[in-house]
Amino acid sequence: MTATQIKVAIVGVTGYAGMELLRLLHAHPYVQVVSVHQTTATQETLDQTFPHLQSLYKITPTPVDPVHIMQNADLVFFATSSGVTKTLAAPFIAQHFPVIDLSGDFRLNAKDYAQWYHQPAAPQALLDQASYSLADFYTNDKSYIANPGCYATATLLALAPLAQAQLLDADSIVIDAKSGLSGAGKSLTTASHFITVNENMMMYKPNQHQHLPEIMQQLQRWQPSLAHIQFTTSLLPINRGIFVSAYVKLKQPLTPKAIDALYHQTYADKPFVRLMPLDTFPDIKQVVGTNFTDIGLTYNPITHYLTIVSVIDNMIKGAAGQAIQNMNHLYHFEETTGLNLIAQYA
Ligand SMILES: NC(=O)C1=CN([C@@H]2O[C@H](COP(=O)(O)OP(=O)(O)OC[C@H]3O[C@@H](n4cnc5c(N)ncnc54)[C@H](OP(=O)(O)O)[C@@H]3O)[C@@H](O)[C@H]2O)C=CC1
Ligand SMILES: CC(=O)N[C@@H](CCC(=O)OP(=O)(O)O)C(=O)O
Repeated sequence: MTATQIKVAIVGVTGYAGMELLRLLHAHPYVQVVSVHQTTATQETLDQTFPHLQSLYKITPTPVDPVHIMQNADLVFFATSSGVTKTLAAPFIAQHFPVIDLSGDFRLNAKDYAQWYHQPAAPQALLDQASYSLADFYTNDKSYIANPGCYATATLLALAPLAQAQLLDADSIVIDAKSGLSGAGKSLTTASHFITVNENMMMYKPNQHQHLPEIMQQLQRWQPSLAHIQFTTSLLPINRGIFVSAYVKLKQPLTPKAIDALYHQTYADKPFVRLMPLDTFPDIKQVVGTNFTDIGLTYNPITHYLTIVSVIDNMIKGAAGQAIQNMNHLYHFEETTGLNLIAQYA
């Protein structure tokens, strides 16, 4: 059966994640990008502003007009900064128009959002219409999809097999996550200057990161007895990639082979999760440019800690790629459509 072609709009196309969506959707056989949007009006076509798009996208970005988008497209992606969709989503939600939102605005309940994003949340009536969708465990039944955050994706996929089997020891979950600079978006800050980031590494937002409640929310859906995790984030001097080291104890003793088997069982039918042989670990470069999450683990029989490493490309699996994976599910396309990517080796 040939899948129908769908028409999509991208809001936030001039940002890092929006531009990555445009790049990946260009190769998607069932998608046509019909409009792109940025904050302000411009006379320039996309390929005039962005030379790498020369001859590919002679389309002019416009400010968001929900009526126009809904008349011309079948689906809209929002790759906008946090705080934008909570004010722009209402007309789309009122019409049950499909939205995939890459921002954090619809991932959390109102109380957690206000606490962790330091701004008021979207109205409850709108939040009720959104579904958080970790694409590898897609169960969404709503037209508004809240695409997961980058750190949350890598962390949740590292812990999913154990949490789903109720095996995590609640008091011993330590997550040390590191990201490349593209995760911070295109706006320049003192912390993102080349001189500050290059040949350097720094921890930021320890115990304060907005993905902490997002991770807890999903972990508790799998293993309700969990109450807290220790979560830190650091900046790496690379463009793309997330490296998560998770250190956990289990509620009951399992042999390394049994743990490995559990991971294989959980991810047997998940095309975007790849497992390393036991006691070996993935590196960031093997997933950069792809929608894969690569996971490795090892067990320490002295401390009884299990170390799990997971790596993703923050721009693809952590944002645009996962959004397309969610779109593929929503439209019943093959999950991997448009996402058959191999990392650059050298
Ligand atoms: N970068 C990453 O690795 C990841 C990002 N995300 C999330 O995805 C979203 C986008 O991230 P990123 O691309 O890094 O951010 P950027 O800061 O690079 O881009 C933000 C984009 O949003 C646009 N925008 C802001 N306000 C409006 C508005 N009112 N109307 C239309 N467009 C608007 C900006 O347009 P303009 O050109 O006019 O400024 C810009 O294109 C964020 O919510 C981020 O948290 C999630 C996972 C990973
Ligand atoms: C390196 C870096 O700065 N990363 C960003 C990730 C932001 C993000 O993805 O924001 P959402 O909350 O919308 O998911 C950060 O740590 O805040």
